[in-house]
Amino acid sequence: MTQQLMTLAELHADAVSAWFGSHKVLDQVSLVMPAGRVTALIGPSGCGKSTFLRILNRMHELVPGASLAGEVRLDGNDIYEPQRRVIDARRQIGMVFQKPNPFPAMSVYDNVVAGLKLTGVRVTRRERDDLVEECLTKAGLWREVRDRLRDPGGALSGGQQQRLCIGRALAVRPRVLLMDEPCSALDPTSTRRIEETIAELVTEVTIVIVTHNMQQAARVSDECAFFLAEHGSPGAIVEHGPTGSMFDSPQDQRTSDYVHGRFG
Ligand SMILES: Nc1ncnc2c1ncn2[C@@H]1O[C@H](COP(=O)(O)OP(=O)(O)OP(=O)(O)O)[C@@H](O)[C@H]1O
Repeated sequence: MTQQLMTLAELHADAVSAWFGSHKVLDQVSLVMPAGRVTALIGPSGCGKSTFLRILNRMHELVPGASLAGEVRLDGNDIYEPQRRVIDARRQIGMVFQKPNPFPAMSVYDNVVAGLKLTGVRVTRRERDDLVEECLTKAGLWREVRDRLRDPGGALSGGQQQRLCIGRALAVRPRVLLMDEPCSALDPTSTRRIEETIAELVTEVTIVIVTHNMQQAARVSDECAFFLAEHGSPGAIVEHGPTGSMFDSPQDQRTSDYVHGRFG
């Protein structure tokens, strides 16, 4: 696979609403997630952050009874257009989950290239070797595992497994990486390592991260969107903007209360 020089991509959600059965959980959420930036989604439990994230790469529709309205555009192209294949959206917009989920019995090497087959990308052996090194380097894991490439993915530490999952996500060359609380199962050192990796990756992939950790949002993100579902109403964005302003001079009292730990 030749190195593709991709421009950075902007992701744009427009009036996104979501339901599980008849239960509406998101109402008219619009958000621009700028190219080459880290956007953090923050807010109390149950306000719809993960649902919104899963709508951004067409995973919400995997849940039986789930539905949605609105548009999601990647560089202007609606990922929900009927003629677009679901797999294309998921290849271009990758996801890293809360709990590291490498294939535990599969080798570190095979974990990285696992997504290629699924997305129909064919590569030579030599290209595969180069790709594994490149993606593990970008994920900040290469130096730790270059002599353990044949070990099972499940033999790595939790933090290493999460970086392996980042490497696996990068191997199909996504334009956006979605991260759903990627550090919540990790110790502080591994968390710091992932945060460094995020800072390095954002020069080539747009990142959207859900986090409950306000210090983390402040450290890693350029922009923040504060979600809230008040009094049983569906989740909506109260306020969004540059992270510095959201923390230092929020416009809405509820944002101020949340980012300063007064509720949630
Ligand atoms: N598979 C599902 N089936 C039915 N309802 C669901 C499902 N997943 C989420 N919900 C509901 O949708 C709402 C939003 O949930 P979601 O997980 O998106 O919130 P969240 O802000 O990410 O929460 P948390 O921070 O706790 O992960 C909640 O009321 C939740 O109970």
